[in-house]
Amino acid sequence: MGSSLTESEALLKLKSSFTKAGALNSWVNGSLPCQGEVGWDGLVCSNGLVTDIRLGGFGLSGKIDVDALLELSYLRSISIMSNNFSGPIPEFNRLGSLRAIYLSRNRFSGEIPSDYFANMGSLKKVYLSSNMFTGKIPSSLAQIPRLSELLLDNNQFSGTIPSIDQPTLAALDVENNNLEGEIPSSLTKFNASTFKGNGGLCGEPLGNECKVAAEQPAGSKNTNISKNMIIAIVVAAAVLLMIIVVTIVRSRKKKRDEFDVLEHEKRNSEEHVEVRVSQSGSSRKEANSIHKKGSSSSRRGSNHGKGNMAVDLVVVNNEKGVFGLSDLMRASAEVLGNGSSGSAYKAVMANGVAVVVKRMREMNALGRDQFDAEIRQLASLQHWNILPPLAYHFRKDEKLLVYEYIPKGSLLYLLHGDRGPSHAELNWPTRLKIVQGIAEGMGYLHTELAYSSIPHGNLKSSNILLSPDFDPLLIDYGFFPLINPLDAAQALFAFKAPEAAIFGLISPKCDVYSLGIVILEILTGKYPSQYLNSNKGGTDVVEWVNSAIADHRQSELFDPEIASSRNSIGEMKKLLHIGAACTESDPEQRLDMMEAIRRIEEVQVEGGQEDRTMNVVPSLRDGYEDSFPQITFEARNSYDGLGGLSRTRLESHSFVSQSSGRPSTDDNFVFAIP
Ligand SMILES: Nc1ncnc2c1ncn2[C@@H]1O[C@H](COP(=O)(O)OP(=O)(O)OP(=O)(O)O)[C@@H](O)[C@H]1O
Repeated sequence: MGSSLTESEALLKLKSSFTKAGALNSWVNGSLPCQGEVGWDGLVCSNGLVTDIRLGGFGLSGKIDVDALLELSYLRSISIMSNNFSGPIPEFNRLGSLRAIYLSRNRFSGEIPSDYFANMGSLKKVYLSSNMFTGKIPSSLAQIPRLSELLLDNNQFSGTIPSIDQPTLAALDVENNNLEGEIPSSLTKFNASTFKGNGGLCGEPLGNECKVAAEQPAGSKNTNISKNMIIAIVVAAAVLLMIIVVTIVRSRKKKRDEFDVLEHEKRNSEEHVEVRVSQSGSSRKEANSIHKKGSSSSRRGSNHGKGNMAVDLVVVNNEKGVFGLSDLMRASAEVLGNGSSGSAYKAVMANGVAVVVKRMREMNALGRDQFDAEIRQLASLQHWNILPPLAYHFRKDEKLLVYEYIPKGSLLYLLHGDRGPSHAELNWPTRLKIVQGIAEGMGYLHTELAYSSIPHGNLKSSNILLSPDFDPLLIDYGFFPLINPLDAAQALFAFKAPEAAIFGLISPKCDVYSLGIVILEILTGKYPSQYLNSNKGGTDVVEWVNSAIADHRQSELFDPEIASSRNSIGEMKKLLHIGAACTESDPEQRLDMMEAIRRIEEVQVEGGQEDRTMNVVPSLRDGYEDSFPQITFEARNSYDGLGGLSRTRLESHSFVSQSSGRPSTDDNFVFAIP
């Protein structure tokens, strides 16, 4: 059928294929599906177009009109989890560009054709858990090049597990089916819980040996052995070849001049130094040193669009103007640091604009076009707590990302670095404001990048910059699809969540764990050992906080620099419990992002009331008997940030002693705040 429907017509057609669709009452003619706050429920949009359908738990049943879905050209994922759909698997395989299908917890049944996934080359996540699928696990799953999460548990799949050997596969669950035979060697990295509940399965993860060899007819064992030997020889040869190639490439690379600013470390950062970039594209063999002085504007505009991408910067956000590599090359540069995913340099261009250039080591997961699309998507995000990239440079073996330089630096630096004036300003209200800003930014990312299993992926205090007013700005978000899958665990902090570190299970809850670590870091003022790979140094903030909470020693945990703000202890404790709930080792028990955000938003309101209650008693001593209920009292205003006293006159508000009889100085008072 032709592509003739508008998005809203297509979605209404989809809705009409459902039999129970009461939860979709925002889907009506006359309104637009993607319109900020008032858009239709269950949709994620980008630039006014539907990218993801999220109808989990909407109580839906009936049919799913895939023809209607075909009209949504930008659709990347569909979730209909936890509904009442039944019958055979819908023909989502006609939507070849989907990245994720989430069908878990419905009543789908029957066999899935073995070639069902053959034309779904963009898929990354397949969730079919807790349905009633039967027959073999479709072998075409092995053809999805970048499959990363495959959940088939709690169905009735039978037969052997096909050899799914994509190195990208980070999460797998086939438990509670009727599978049999040997677990393919490519899947032995997963543990027993992945496979349990399948009587006939055997192999290393389950700790039971397969007896297949003994039952094989004579001769087949030899064939297997020789087959294995051939595979081993081929693999060894391939590894050897790779080592040789890598060695040659590395030694050549050393000789070539690259974005070589290392010398700057020895020099004065103010000095004007030459930054050289090797040229890619057609004349890549020769290093191209550009050090001719000239007007930076001479190249302006040349880097816009894809035309000059091979050798120049692609500006994806021109808020700071348009600039090219030549402008960076002539800039005075300074090394900022060398993180787990690359190194960062500050470059001040001739026009005075200061930027940070990040050289990303492990960002080779995508080809040029996909990389371009991903970065543009990240750059299109707009939120006051997000710092989007300005430009990128793409070469096969190196990527550069350019950001606006933020002078105040990172939260990491302010908390643990020098004790300059900005550090002194990190009082409690400022810290709470920072946490709330981080939460807002995370909420935004989890909505806008909801299709990603870890929308931020690298939240830690060095990736939180601070505006002059201490508003947090999140950076290095959304990198998960860009990073080489095998390096992701090393490069991204979200992989430190216990379930990711131990079982390779990644989900948005990994970001919640990272948020929890930042919260505990802000409250305790300690550098978390979780940031270190070596396990040496830092404080295991999760362990420390949990044991102090268990022993009712919470007050000892707070950074001495904020602990003196005694009338805010209630707020701090509240936030501490949120931090602890975000760092729960079991992801099922851990807060989810939206709940964490909601609770963070509430810290101040409830904590504030508590403060006022605590401070009202001393001033009641001055003759409350006469003036009650017209009482003047002093309350420490926890919002002014200075711990100062503010006089408030309580006139007509209700005032209740929590003990019976006359108010006394031992009482707690609860009263309404105007
Ligand atoms: N736009 C920026 N403005 C100011 N400082 C920045 C900016 N971007 C990064 N930085 C700082 O530069 C330093 C080095 O950053 P880099 O990203 O290389 O390391 P990292 O954040 O420690 O680790 P990772 O590579 O995992 O993100 C960090 O302290 C970071 O806070």
